[in-house]
Amino acid sequence: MCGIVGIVANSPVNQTIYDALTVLQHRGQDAAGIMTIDDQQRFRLRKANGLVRDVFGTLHMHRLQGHIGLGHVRYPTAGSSSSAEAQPFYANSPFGVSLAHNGNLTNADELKEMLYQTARRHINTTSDSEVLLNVLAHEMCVSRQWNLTPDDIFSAVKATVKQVRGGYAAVALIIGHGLIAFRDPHGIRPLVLGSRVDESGKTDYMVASESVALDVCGFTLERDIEPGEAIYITDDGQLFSQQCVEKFSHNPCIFEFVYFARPDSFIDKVSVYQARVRMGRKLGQKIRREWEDKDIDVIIPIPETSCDIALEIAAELKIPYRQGFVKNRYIGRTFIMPGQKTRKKSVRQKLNAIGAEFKGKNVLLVDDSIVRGTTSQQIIEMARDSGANKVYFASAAPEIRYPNVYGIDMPSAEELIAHERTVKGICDAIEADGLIFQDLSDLIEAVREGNPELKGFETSVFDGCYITNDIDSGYLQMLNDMRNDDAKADRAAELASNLEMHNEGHP
Ligand SMILES: O=P(O)(O)OC[C@H]1O[C@H](OP(=O)(O)OP(=O)(O)O)[C@H](O)[C@@H]1O
Ligand SMILES: NC(=O)CC[C@H](N)C(=O)O
Ligand SMILES: [Mg+2]
Repeated sequence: MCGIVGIVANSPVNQTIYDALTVLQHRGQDAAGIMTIDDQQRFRLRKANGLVRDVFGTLHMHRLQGHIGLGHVRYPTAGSSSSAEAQPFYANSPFGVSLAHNGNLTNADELKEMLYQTARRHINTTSDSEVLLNVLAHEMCVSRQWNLTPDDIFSAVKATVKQVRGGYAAVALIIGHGLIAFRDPHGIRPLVLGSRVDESGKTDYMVASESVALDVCGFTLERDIEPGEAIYITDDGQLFSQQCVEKFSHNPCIFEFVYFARPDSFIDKVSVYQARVRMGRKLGQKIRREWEDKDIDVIIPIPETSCDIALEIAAELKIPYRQGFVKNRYIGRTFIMPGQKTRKKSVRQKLNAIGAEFKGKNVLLVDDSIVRGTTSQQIIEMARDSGANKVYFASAAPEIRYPNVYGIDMPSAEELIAHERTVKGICDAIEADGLIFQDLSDLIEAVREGNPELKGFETSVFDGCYITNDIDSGYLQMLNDMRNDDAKADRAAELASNLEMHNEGHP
């Protein structure tokens, strides 16, 4: 789940993009990049593997000149984690185009072949985002006009959306023109538009994956980009928008609300924080209905994402809430780290128990979700080592049994702890004394209550129904073979060594 940002302003954008990426860091910890267009109409780029604070030094920031730019934080869902696949990507025609993408294309291989056969375009990496950039660039090249009008831009997006399948929110820059942003026809991945008026009364625009980026950078949230909609902001600040598909529906990824997004963001008018509070309330009610016999002394969240949920469960059940685990604030999110070995080690480095909260007690541990079971297994063991009497476990999301194909790196069903297991089987696997999951209908209601206009959600990891209706067992098998943990580890060394096209320069 990457984070993207794009700005058209009346003053330099480097620092604002940096600040926006810093608050989107929770969406991608592997790589970061910024591209700007300077006053001489040249691209300026810095991208590399690492966290935002490590990738951009003072020298890079000085070089990233210009009043228009975009940025990206990466969590790979396609290709490799090589720095050559860090974003934004660049294509030189028409005029010079750069693109950053959140999501995952499910027909990237076919598109790559099509680009080669019909457009003579070369894709140098295994990234689906480089494919998306080239499809868009190719479609812009078919315009007969020298300069691209807003209509030319929208026609290119329309043609792109027709060919591209999967989940995507993207932002692109075109030299001499401006910034484009667009969202897939199901609105799976989030994208918001904001504005701010500078001291001279001129309007700056920002698009970003989450509204928190707007807040922190002094922009006001205008609205969500609609599913299938594109906006085009010229480099002198005129904004155009157009719906680019005839058939669209609104099915935001429900996992954004469960885990990915920051609680202080709004996605499709729903407060992520309030959605999590409602998840806690509904799960608390289920626990009261189904677990009358369990004598719970204390409710303990597994920091950080589940804290708001656990607090509400405690309020619902009138049982004390205690922060029984201390989180090391210098360790990032473990679920989005590459490789099971790293993830496992990081849980222990990140969380440590406060013995007094466990000794002799029946504890209910609460997490937002159980994916591979990496966190829950270790945390239950830590609770027992700290002297807990009984260790119960509650998950605010239902059982995750199916792979994700739209931008969350869950490619392999076999790696999911709930795959082909009953609740009892999962409970045994994580060695809990009791395990309870939120019902999918309750999760959906918890989010929908924030915006009753939302009729559906992308819920495939829970029910195996893929909203784009084009995912078959062959594709899932290919995804599994390409991207399971062992396959990724095998390919990592090879890809890292031969794809370094861009020059990172001095650190
Ligand atoms: O079953 P698993 O495979 O372990 O995945 C689920 C866990 O991973 C996430 O936490 P993470 O540490 O990524 O981030 P957080 O600090 O925001 O909770 C999520 O909140 C769960 O705790
Ligand atoms: N998590 C994402 O949005 C990933 C974007 C893109 N598929 C990549 O791997 O770089
Ligand atoms: Mg967590």
